[in-house]
This record gives sequence, C-alpha cells and structure tokens, in this order.
Amino acid sequence: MAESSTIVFQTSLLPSFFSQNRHLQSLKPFRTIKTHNTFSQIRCSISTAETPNVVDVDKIRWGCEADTLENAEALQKWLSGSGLPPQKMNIEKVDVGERGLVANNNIRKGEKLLFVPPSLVITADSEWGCPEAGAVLKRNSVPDWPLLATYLISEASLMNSSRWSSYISALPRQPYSLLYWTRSELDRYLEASQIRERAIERSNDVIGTYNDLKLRIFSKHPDLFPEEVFNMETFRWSFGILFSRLVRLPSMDGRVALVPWADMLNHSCEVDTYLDYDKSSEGIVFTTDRSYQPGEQVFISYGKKSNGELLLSYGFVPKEGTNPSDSVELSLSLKKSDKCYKEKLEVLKKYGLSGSNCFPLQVTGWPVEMMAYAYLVVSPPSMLKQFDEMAAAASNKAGARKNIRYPEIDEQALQFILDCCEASIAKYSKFLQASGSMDLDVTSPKQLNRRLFLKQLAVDLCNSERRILYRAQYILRRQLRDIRAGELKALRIFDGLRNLFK
Ligand SMILES: C[S@@+](CC[C@H](N)C(=O)[O-])C[C@H]1O[C@@H](n2cnc3c(N)ncnc32)[C@H](O)[C@@H]1O
Repeated sequence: MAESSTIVFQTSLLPSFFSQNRHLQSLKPFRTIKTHNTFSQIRCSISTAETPNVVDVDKIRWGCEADTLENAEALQKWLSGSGLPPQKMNIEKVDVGERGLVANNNIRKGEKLLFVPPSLVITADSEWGCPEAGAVLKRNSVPDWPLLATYLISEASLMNSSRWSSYISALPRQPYSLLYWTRSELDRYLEASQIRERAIERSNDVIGTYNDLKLRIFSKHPDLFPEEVFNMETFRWSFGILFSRLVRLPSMDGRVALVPWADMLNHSCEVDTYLDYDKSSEGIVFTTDRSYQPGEQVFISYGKKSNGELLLSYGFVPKEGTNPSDSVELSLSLKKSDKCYKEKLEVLKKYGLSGSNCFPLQVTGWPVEMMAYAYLVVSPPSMLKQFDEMAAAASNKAGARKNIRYPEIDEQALQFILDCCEASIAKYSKFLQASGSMDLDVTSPKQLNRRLFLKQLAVDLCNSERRILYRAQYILRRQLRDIRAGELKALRIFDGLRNLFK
C-alpha cells in the first residue's frame, strides 16, 4: 500500500515498485503459465534439517477465500500468542471490503490503535524458514519487492513449518488486483481507460521479473526453488498480495513491510490516517481521525489515489463522487501533420517527454504542465524559439518555469485540450452504452459471476472517469466562450473606432 510516484503520502498500502526496480526486468516473451496442480513432491532443504523436507505441492495453502472468515480466528489467536497486545477491534465480515476490522469498544478520535510489534512484521530482513534460499537471493542483491514475493512463496511452501503459516493461510487466495484480469478482459472492459495500459505494463513487469529471477537464480538452484512451487502462477499470487497489502513506513526510513493484522484494515476515501511505525510504543500504529462505536468498521487511507489506481492495485472502485483524489489521465499527442513535428518531438525528448503524453485531470482542474504541452502542440512555426520553453514547462523537471502564458494561442490550446477531452468522453460513452448489452461469453455460473463482477468494476471506473472529463469539458467550453466573447468585444470596439474615423 505504498505511494504513487507523483504525490508523496505519509504511508499508503502500496507501491512504486516498478519505477525503482526496473533493472530486474527482462522483456522476454510471455511464458505459458505453469500450474502447480499436478501432484508432485518437492525436496526443499529447510533450515538446519539434515534430511531435506519433502513438500507436497498440492497441500500448500495459498491463502483462503477472502469472502469468508475461514482462518481468521486462527490468525487472531496466533497473533495474540505471538505478542500482539489486546485489540479494540476484531476481524469480521463487513459490507465494504468483505473482511475488515470492526470496533469492539468505543474508539475515540485521536486514539492510537494496533501496536503491531516489529517481530510480527515481514520485511526484506525477515528470517527465512529456508535460510539457504534467502542467502541465495541476498547474494544476488535481489531488490525488496521480488525478494518479498519470493519470500512469501517460500514460506507458503513450508506450510506449518513456517512461522507465518497462520498469516499466509488467512491471506486471500486470489487478491483482487488487475494482475488477475486476463489480457482479453482488460481489452474488453477497460478499453476507454488509461488504466488498461498501466495494468498491461504492470503484468508484463511481473512476468519479466519472474523470468529474470528464473534465469539468473531459480534455474541454478532447482533444489531451493523448484518450478512446481516458484512459477508464474505463484508469483502472480505473491505480487497480487504485495500490491494490495504492502505498506511503506515513513518512520522506518520508508521501508516496505507486510504488517499482519494491520493489513486487515480496509480503505476509506473519507479518512486521512495512515499506518506508520511509532517510536515511543515501538509498534506499527495509526491514529484515528474520527470516533467509532462498537460494531462500526474502522478504516485507514491507502493514500491519495485515483479510482483507477485503487482498481489497479486493490481491485475496487469507490462510489462515484466520494474520492476527492480521483483523477483521469488525458492523453495529448503531437499532430503528425504538424510542419514542426520533428522540432517539437526533439524538444519534448530533451525534457524526457514524448510525442504522446498523459496528464491527470481532476474535478478541481488540471496541471499547468498540460497547458504548456498544449501550447507546444498548437504553436505555429513562427514560435519556434519558444518551443524549448514550452517543453520545459510541460515536463515536471525542477527549475523549469511553469506558469508560461501565450495569450495569442490560448484559444487554440484550449480548443485542442477540449477536442482531446471530447474524444475521450466519446470512448467512455461508447463503452458504457455497449456494456448494457455486452455478451459476457461464459461457459459456467462461476465464470458468469466473475465477468459480471469485472464488468461492474469497469462500469464504475468509467462512470467516475467520464464524470471528471465532463467537468473539464464544461470548464474548457466556458473559458473558450469567454475568450471568444472578449475577442468579439474587442472587434466591436475596433469597428466602432474605425467608423468614427471614417
Ligand atoms: C489490505 S487488504 C484489506 C483486508 C481485506 N479486506 C481482506 O479481507 O483481506 C486490501 C483489500 O481489501 C479490499 N478493500 C479495501 N478497501 C476496500 C474498499 N473501500 N472497498 C472495497 N474493497 C476494499 C480490497 O479487496 C483490497 O485488495
């Protein structure tokens, strides 16, 4: 639950992993996913055991169904027995988020809750149940995210011999992130949204990371990392868990961690409280920003994320209009027919931009960088000397002048943004209209439920993104009307003066 690369939050459940760990990626072709369902017995040397333990792959519990309280009681018992102090909350079935933490006592505003001790937190430094496997990854300087993903799989494969067995058994068997949507589901349901691109990129990153680990490490140590256990399917699971549960802890130098118990808290856009390490109590806590009565679900914030980002990592979309941090990515592109296309592309590249860029629109407005980019797109050859300044302002490079104004091309720039906005609205409207009669193409009731669920999420996302575009369209039209009215007034004054002199 770390943060997005553009906005700095205190702590949020999730990540900017791939911006930090790109060096681990290898862009190899999609590999066929190997299932772990075939019965096989794996030898895995566990800690100091002299004879290697034999792992029955079929018996590994990759979490449980998150819509039940299966394993929740065992988790609470294990946590209490392992140093978690008595809590003012219990794990219960809830309306928002399936399972969540519910107050069992009056909770005051400003109260510190949780106090999960560091001994119950999983970080890149945690001890491995299979120390040889951990040593190999560390020798190869594997970064935190892939290391933690491998750690989870390794601990899951040790079953009851892992100290995290009760925790792992209570994790969701299928985390609700876009990692679990197939390519055709993404193409079909998220065609209108830029989140589709992000989901494809993320999925390719996970595949690339797994392939890289396999090539560099797993294939060289098949006794420690048997493919029946460490495969693309189990990596999808462990990355899905990390994307939806990992926390960045600012007071622990921004370390990323899995915090059992705290990761049962669901997100609300209406609260503004984050998990962090509390030096005085030496535990992971959060401070409530409202009071709760017994029976009420307690929430934290996963960060100031848009609905698209929440869907991408956590697999849910807040109710329309309830997320003040919601935004939609609007794509602007240079026109291929532009006489200065080459020159413009060159300056954009100089500032790390490309011929096509996305900018976040919010109901409250859009970034100044977007206007600078639009200026560059519409500027005529006579403004060649200003291209550099425009591209610099469109980038978020430090030191660049941001608030540039070119009143002579204001109208064209705003009209260009409006055209892009309307083209995007048309895409959303087409999807939303078609979604009513969309053939779900299913062969079983289970599949039907899944497709209906995904379609509903896509419809919710598209409605919330289109709503922001409608708002931008309204503002742009008004600004254009004002400019044109001003021009008309100036023209009338000019005509009046001309007639006077005549
Ligand atoms: C950190 S976990 C929270 C505990 C989780 N509900 C569970 O049962 O394991 C994050 C997951 O909880 C669910 N979730 C959290 N906040 C939610 C919300 N406001 N609406 C719907 N689902 C939510 C999503 O499935 C998300 O991937």
